[in-house]
Amino acid sequence: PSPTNGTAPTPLINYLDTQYFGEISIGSPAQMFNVVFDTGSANLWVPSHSCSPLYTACFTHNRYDASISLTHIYNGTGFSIQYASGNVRGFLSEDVVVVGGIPVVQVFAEATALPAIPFIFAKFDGVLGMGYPEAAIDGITPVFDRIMSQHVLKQNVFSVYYSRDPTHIPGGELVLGGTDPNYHTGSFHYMNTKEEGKWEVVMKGVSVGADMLFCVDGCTAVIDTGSSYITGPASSISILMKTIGAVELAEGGYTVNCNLVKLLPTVAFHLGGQEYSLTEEDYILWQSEFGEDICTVTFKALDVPPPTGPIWILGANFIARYYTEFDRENNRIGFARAV
Ligand SMILES: CCN(C(=O)c1cnc(C)nc1NCc1ccco1)[C@H]1CCCNC1
Repeated sequence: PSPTNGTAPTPLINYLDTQYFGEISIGSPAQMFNVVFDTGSANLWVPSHSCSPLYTACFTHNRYDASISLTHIYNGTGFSIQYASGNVRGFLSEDVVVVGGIPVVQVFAEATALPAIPFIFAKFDGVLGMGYPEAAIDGITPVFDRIMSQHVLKQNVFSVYYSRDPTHIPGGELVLGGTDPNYHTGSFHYMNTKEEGKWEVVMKGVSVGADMLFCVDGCTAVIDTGSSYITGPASSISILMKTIGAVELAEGGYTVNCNLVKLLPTVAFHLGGQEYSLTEEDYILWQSEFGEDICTVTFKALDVPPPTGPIWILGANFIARYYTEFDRENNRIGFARAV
């Protein structure tokens, strides 16, 4: 459906409150893919038909087949994007990509090497970067920039709603060109991005209960719609976990005794002129497995080396509580209470 009032919504699927993704099409006839709309990166990649099925992560996901698309344009330039656990490698192609009903001719990457970790756990096929052009690998114009240059959007903004309850339908919503009043209450509070080209802001502190314990001299917060959790410097996270009585599991995750969850303190992030607080309901993932309850803390330690770091990354569990508007017109980010 072409955008009626200059906004284009895309419903998202919520997988266990940790993965949120929506459908796009590439090529003619349309080949459908589930992608994460990721403000932490700026390229579009999907698995390639020429990805060897020896890559389990390719075998188990939808793959783009250039040979059957009438609108495919050959490119062939090499591509590699780095993730914490490995690189996605492939080559560039160009084709018609449809996002929220809006078609764009887009250069994207066909992934021919997809690391099993983490992508065998992905319920999505690929990633659609919603970051700035400055962050795009190979200098490729990102999808949202291509859409903005068509002047079909009422405003050059996009907004993200992530539901907190996996059974809620839809599990989330991306709106291109505006916000969706059905999913936020109260007014938006805005803060300017820290520097041109990144969806990150200056954070003025992180408090646990009444005490500001971390980032007391200011630090950087990346608002990353493609990350499941909140990450902070390992030193801060370990103090936070001790403070809330969490114990570290083997693979680096933390859990708390489910009986004590209701006693856990509020954690607040001081951004712009506001304190954005998360209660235990927002930062504890309560899972019942084989009859026993496991309460995972959705904060993870991640040390990002200078000059980029040290940083905090505010991911899905933050966005699920605070509806987020990403404003390219004014290079600012707005938060409102999510419904
Ligand atoms: C998409 C790659 N990302 C993940 O953190 C990630 C990895 N692997 C799996 C299986 N899922 C991921 N994210 C799920 C998700 C969807 C929406 C919210 O979180 C990050 C990498 C850094 C840039 N930002 C994105």
